Amino acid sequence: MQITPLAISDVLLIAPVRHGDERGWFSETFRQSALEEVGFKGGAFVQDNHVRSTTRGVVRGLHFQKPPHGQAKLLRCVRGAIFDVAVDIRAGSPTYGQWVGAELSAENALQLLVPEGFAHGYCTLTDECEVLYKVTGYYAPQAEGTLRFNDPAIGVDWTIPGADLTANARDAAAPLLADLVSPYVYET
Ligand SMILES: Cc1cn([C@H]2C[C@H](O)[C@@H](COP(=O)(O)OP(=O)(O)O[C@H]3O[C@@H](C)C(=O)[C@@H](O)[C@H]3O)O2)c(=O)[nH]c1=O
Repeated sequence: MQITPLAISDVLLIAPVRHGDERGWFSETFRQSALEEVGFKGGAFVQDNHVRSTTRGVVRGLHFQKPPHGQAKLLRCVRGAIFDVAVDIRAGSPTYGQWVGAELSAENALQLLVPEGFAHGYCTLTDECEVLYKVTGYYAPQAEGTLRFNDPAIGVDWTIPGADLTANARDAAAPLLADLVSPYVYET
């Protein structure tokens, strides 16, 4: 698999190899040693999630879990396409409040590795999207934090018009970056 750092270099874009033959293809979608080789120290993945969103323009995020329940997330889209985003919320980080994103689709098979210390979210670019992801911490609803997906101070370009985006009530009313007291500190 090819692993490429994004503009915020702790966020990794992963391109697994698809070995095609007359039957179809075979692909390793997760390989712990490949992540360790590029310096990933986020720990072991302990939970897998499978999410369906029915329509284009659904936004989920921006979400994170506070320590000690932080999660790194390894995401891929196995039906349709999403635009997947990570926002740096590590206090003291030179890229605090900045975001990176990538289109993940069933067709391109790309994956995004979002480390702890980032808020994460995605919007669906097609109807009938299914997303699979692994996380390094168990779900802990009492530790959930949210940030407003359309906060101008963050300025995520979701790649489709804002008028086409819909979020649930929790996400639509999430706090702004200016009101965030981040539980994460940047470590060099
Ligand atoms: C996240 C999660 C939710 N749930 C339950 C709670 C609720 O009844 C239902 C839907 O939960 P949510 O509304 O939080 O689902 P969703 O908005 O899809 O939440 C997810 O969004 C993306 C962007 C992330 O980064 C994830 O970490 C997670 O926060 O599923 C679990 O049982 N386990 C989990 O790990």
